[in-house]
Amino acid sequence: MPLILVINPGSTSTKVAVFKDTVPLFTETLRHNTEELSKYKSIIDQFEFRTQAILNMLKEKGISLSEIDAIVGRGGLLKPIESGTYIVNEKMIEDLKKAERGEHASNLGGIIAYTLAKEHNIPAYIVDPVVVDELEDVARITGMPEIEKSSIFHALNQKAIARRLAADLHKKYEEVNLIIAHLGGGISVGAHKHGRVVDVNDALNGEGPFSPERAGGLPVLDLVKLCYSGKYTYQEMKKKLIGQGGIVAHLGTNDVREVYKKIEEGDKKAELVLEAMAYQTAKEIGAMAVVLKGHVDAVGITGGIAYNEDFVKRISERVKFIAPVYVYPGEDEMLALAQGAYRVLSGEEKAKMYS
Ligand SMILES: Nc1ncnc2c1ncn2[C@@H]1O[C@H](COP(=O)(O)OP(=O)(O)OP(=O)(O)O)[C@@H](O)[C@H]1O
Ligand SMILES: CCCC(=O)O
Repeated sequence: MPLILVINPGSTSTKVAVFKDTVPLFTETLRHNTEELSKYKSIIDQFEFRTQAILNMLKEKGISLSEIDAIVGRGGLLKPIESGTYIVNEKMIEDLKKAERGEHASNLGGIIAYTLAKEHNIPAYIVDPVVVDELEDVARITGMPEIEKSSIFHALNQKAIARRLAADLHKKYEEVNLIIAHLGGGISVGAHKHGRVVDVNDALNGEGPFSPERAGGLPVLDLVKLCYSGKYTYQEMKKKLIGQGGIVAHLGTNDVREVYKKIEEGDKKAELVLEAMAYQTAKEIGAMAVVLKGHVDAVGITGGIAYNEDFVKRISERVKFIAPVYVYPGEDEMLALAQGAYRVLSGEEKAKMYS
């Protein structure tokens, strides 16, 4: 029964778990406050700090790395790749360090897993990174030939929830058509056609609904004008789109629970902005129903915001005509990572090679 160490770096935390097969022994969330993280210029620079935090926690738990059989990390902004479990190799590390497709906390998942695994001569894996790309060709074309649409989304959680929803329908994932909406700091809505995400909004680079921290799709010429207004640098504009856009730009908080407090206190602007986020998310679900030509077995809603019944209701009342709506609050990422590694360790699946 292999012991699997799971590492999932997020923007403000690193989640760490140890699984025996696919049974969790423990999961810990190591929170990193803004002050700690602001010391580092880039995400890659946080490597030592986050690795040490993981090692300290394992020591406290009385777990030695020599007992671990494999390490699996959440994968980052690599080249577009198909879904699955990948062995972490030198080429992947090189690409994660270069961060040519962007900086993302999950870039550290593969790097930390690889470094610790190498010291102990055990394998390191990543599973369903944010760049999983199963788009149909027609979905890639934009109206500007220089710009091709990318598939960047919550692939790990969307795939895990889609499999769970298919099981709840007593079907295999490959037999059903599902629309999955992940509502987190970013929002992604994917059309899962017989086990492949054939279309999804690029949740990082500004497509689809706005979210607690991201601006989402915008009227493009107005955006171009703002870029050339002389008021903002490239880095400042980027922040307005990713990190400081969406709910936080309108209301000064990225926490949807805080938004609900404002609404309870009678804040009408907060109510309108929240309703707009639900409206845009529902509209994206509608678009994915069209991608699937109306053949939709179910809509799944997941992510942190899905804990809020009122928000889910605001979406469901607009989309329930499409298909039954199932709700899976939070995320299944740690289990999905452990399961991905276990499928390879048990011989059920062969690890894919990144090149
Ligand atoms: N019980 C709750 N009710 C309403 N909103 C909640 C609740 N719990 C968390 N949230 C909201 O969920 C959002 C964060 O979701 P989640 O934890 O899935 O995001 P993340 O992991 O930081 O980012 P991402 O999912 O985009 O990778 C925040 O806006 C937070 O306020
Ligand atoms: C879009 C990929 C996951 C995230 O950062 O929200």
